[in-house]
Amino acid sequence: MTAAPIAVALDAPDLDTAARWATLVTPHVSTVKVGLELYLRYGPDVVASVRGASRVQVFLDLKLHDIPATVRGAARAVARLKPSYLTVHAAGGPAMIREAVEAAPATTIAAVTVLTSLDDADLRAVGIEGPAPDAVRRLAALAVGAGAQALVCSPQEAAAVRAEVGPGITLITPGVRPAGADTQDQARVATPEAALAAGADLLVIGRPITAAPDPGAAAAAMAAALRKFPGERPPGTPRHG
Ligand SMILES: O=c1ccn([C@@H]2O[C@H](COP(=O)(O)O)[C@@H](O)[C@H]2O)c(=O)[nH]1
Repeated sequence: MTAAPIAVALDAPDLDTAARWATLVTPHVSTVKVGLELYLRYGPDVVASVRGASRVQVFLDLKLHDIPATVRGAARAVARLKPSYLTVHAAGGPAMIREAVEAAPATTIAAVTVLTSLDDADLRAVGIEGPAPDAVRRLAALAVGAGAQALVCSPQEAAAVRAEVGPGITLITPGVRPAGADTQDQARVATPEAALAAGADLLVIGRPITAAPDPGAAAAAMAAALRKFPGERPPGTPRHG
């Protein structure tokens, strides 16, 4: 049975919990995602801990955003951990994105367009010209032009982004919630099925799985639901390299 194109966000307060979640979900999903909380607390060792002995892909969601030389150094530093994906903020600009791509040639550089926690009012407040779908498409085109091989956007924008950047780019969508689930701090959300239908390649899902009484069973159920979905593609393997 193939693993579902889901990246489980291991946003755990400690390494033991993250490693336990990873062990429970990896039979069912293609990818586990390490974010700032774990990486800042435990550093590079966290990657080996969540990878364990499995073949699961590791997604390093560090959302790098700094001057180009600094991002080059940071991307080079984490490239040796061989993550399948590394995130940078598209708003860091084309020169910064190019440096990340060059510094981590074996890793898919995923550019975050507009955080899925932001709505149109938030964009106005921080001075980004919206509405969100327009800002996302603009940043997506900029990032792909600079060499990003993947984009992070909400499932609500996935179809428009696909139309903008074409078929060769991996679309990664957080902001995924099963129907009726609490959206928590996410503003632009859709169901897993809607995300796939919109053309997403890899669905980032955290709390709906990790806060479940049995994260392994929750991941298995979501994977099974996606398998029934006629639009499902092969597991979210990077489209490049
Ligand atoms: O725009 C973005 C970019 C990254 N994320 C990350 O995805 C997960 C989502 O977790 P949930 O518990 O499913 O809300 C989290 O690690 C974020 O840092 C995002 O949500 N939006």
